Amino acid sequence: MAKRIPVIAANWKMFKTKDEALEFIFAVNAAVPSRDEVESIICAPAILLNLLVKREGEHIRIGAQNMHYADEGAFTGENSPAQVKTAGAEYILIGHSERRSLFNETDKDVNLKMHAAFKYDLAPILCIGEQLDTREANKTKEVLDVQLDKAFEGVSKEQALKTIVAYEPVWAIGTGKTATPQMANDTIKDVRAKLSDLYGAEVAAQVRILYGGSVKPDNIESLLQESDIDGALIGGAALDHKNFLTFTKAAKNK
Ligand SMILES: O=C(CO)COP(=O)(O)O
Repeated sequence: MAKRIPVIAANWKMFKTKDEALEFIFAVNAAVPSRDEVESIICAPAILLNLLVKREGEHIRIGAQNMHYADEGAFTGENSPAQVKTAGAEYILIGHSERRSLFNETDKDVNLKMHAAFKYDLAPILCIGEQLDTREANKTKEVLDVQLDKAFEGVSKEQALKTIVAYEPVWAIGTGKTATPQMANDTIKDVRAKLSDLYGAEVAAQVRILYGGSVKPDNIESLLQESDIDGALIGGAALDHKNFLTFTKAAKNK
């Protein structure tokens, strides 16, 4: 079985002006590991995509953070899949917990966006995660299984293989609370088991599954040492280009 190439994805959320984005990309372009060693991705606000795509170095990849699932239409303020694609993005974050909780995105929306991503040849980074009360009630697997069932409804094996899953416990996002590496790995193993139920063991063994939630330079190595954690989706700490490079180097050594 081919090795799973590690992924480091920065989620810039609603941070960085044009000048700050340029400073970042010029700082990391030549310094990240090669694409066949690590997939180094910047998920940027839509308005910065084109700027970054024009300047991305050979080993950097650009993703968007959200899109509408419709081909086009009267949806003021939204971006279509074709707009994201033709801006040059290769990846799309789908179902981030901030989209789910602050913008009322449902599992159905997530599924429609998955299909829109495949239609426009964008690789989905599908975000799933549980709330604190779910974890405390020992219902994490149950909740994640439902999120996965719904997100992957109607998705083929070939499409599933193009998907990156990001497990982000909601209680660990931006809080400074990280799941312990072992806790994250155990949950990610459950996610892989669910993918195996849906698509078979061979597909499940190839899908990259990331951890996200208060990843920092001082915990990235211990997280990546775990068997099933294939990389990280990082918010706050990845706004700093030096940290981003630290994360990509840690992934190269996985
Ligand atoms: O939401 C996240 C990445 O998508 C995680 O954010 P933090 O790394 O800031 O906790």
